[in-house]
Amino acid sequence: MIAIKTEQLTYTYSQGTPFEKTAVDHIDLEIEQGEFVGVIGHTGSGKSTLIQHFNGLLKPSFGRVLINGTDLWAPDTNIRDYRFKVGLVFQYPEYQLFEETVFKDIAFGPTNMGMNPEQIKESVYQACHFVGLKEKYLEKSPFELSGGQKRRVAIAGVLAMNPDILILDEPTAGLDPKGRERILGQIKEYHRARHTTVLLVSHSMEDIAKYARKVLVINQSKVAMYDDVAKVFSRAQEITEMGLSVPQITRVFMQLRERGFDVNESVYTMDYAKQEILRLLAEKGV
Ligand SMILES: Nc1ncnc2c1ncn2[C@@H]1O[C@H](COP(=O)(O)OP(=O)(O)OP(=O)(O)O)[C@@H](O)[C@H]1O
Repeated sequence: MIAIKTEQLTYTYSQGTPFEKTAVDHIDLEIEQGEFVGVIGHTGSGKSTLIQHFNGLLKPSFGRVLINGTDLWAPDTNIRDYRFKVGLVFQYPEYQLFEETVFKDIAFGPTNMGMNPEQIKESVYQACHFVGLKEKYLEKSPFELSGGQKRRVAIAGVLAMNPDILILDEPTAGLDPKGRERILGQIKEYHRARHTTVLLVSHSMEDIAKYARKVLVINQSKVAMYDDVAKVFSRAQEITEMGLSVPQITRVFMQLRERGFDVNESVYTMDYAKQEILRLLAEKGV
């Protein structure tokens, strides 16, 4: 099933003024249900503008957005439903925490959805479990927590709505390496357990390589590539020309190939690299 489909999707800011800017330009895209997609692109390429169409925060200037086959802006579509079905985690989402307890903050979405108190409680506890937040924090003020914990509360608030599609815009920005790995690991676990479609916008090619199965490359308001991680990173030259990079380990393996070593050119994670090196050593009888 196709979870997200766009047809000629176009969005122009400040249309008809001297500041007019087309940030999404006639994009046709199909993302399968249950896919884990890394979204990459140069600053200002249009990633945030694109993803804000998927839960109806932005209305296309032209073209259509279909979620699970439903045109979001058709006259009989209730757009509000899609604000819950498609969970959007913004950059620095902890700035949007405002309730007096962590519990109330996470419960905000489920309450608005009209869940009953029992369902709300269950959703909040489940969401806490997924983001690795201990229950003892639920009665604290979100403002007493560390930066990493606040981020988890904010993400839990979106997971508690049990979205079909989860979209995260740089969810680990500003966190230390351990905090980054924890949050991304938990998102991966959520994806595995729920088969939710996940879109992860990131400037870290290492993170994309480690967690995503497909990569969507946005360049100058258009889709430049949408393919499996290995295929995208094997087009290193094109990626570099767009002002992006490939994972460091991919660059190392490309250099090995240039120097005549018979290694796979699309190695993109450390685990894969280890396997390739062991294979090469075995071939050489080392
Ligand atoms: N509210 C706005 N009004 C006018 N122009 C905007 C607005 N928001 C974004 N833009 C412009 O639209 C283009 C795409 O911006 P967008 O934020 O979608 O890019 P991005 O790829 O998400 O960038 P980043 O990686 O920096 O978050 C940029 O040229 C940006 O300046």
